[in-house]
Amino acid sequence: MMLGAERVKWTSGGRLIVDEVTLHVETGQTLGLIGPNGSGKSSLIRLLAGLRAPSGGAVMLDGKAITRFGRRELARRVSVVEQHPSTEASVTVLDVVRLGRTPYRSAFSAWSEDDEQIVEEALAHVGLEQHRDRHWHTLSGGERQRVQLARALAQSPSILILDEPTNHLDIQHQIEILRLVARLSVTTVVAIHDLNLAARFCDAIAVLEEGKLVACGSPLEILTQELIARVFKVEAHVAKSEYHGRLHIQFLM
Ligand SMILES: Nc1ncnc2c1ncn2[C@@H]1O[C@H](COP(=O)(O)OP(=O)(O)OP(=O)(O)O)[C@@H](O)[C@H]1O
Repeated sequence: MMLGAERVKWTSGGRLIVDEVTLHVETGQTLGLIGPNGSGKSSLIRLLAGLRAPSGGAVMLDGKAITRFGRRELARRVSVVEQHPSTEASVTVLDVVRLGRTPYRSAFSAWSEDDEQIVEEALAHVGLEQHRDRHWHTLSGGERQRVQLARALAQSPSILILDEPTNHLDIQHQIEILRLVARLSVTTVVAIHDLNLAARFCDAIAVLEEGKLVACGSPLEILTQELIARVFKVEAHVAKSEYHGRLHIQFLM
């Protein structure tokens, strides 16, 4: 399934926050969205997920504007994990992950074995099988993030949109979660701050600066010392890692 943005704009309070962004995500690829604080990553993520309508331009899903999909129809195709999901304190891990199956069920349909299996697989993917009966309010920040990812996976999407999915995770879980996302055949857009994780796990990188897309391409093309200095204002040394063959960035400040 093809996801694209065509000259997408979003304004709020008279301010242009996303400024005519055009990009296309190849089917099955993982696109990393990087940029300094306030550059518009979360705003663009919400537009790409269809959570918000653009002020200009269009987000296209397989050639159709995303705003023309019904909610249920869209939820069967696109799942999203936002930075600060609102979740009721009293629900359990299993309740949250089961919510992922909502777009496939009607008021009269019983919970099926397929639903159960998909939920179990999603829990296993994020390593939370043992925590299924825990209540949301007892979970750590990292556990909540993994539950939300499991809920998004249980939605069986063609497109997965993630806003900083690793910011509460320890290094083991950061790597495991991004490796999982990169290996899925699902088309993924992930807003991410850690440039080394972006270099290692993304097929393509899009760079935002003050709401504008300033670069887009393979990590090798995009993550240059010059771009890091210009956009992030940090001097860096960039080289291919002899351990995993992807770029490794050392910051020199
Ligand atoms: N609803 C809103 N109304 C007005 N301004 C907003 C709104 N949402 C975001 N902004 C502003 O738009 C800019 C981009 O915000 P956004 O959260 O998209 O950036 P970001 O790149 O995700 O930032 P960060 O890396 O800090 O998470 C910021 O200056 C922010 O204050």
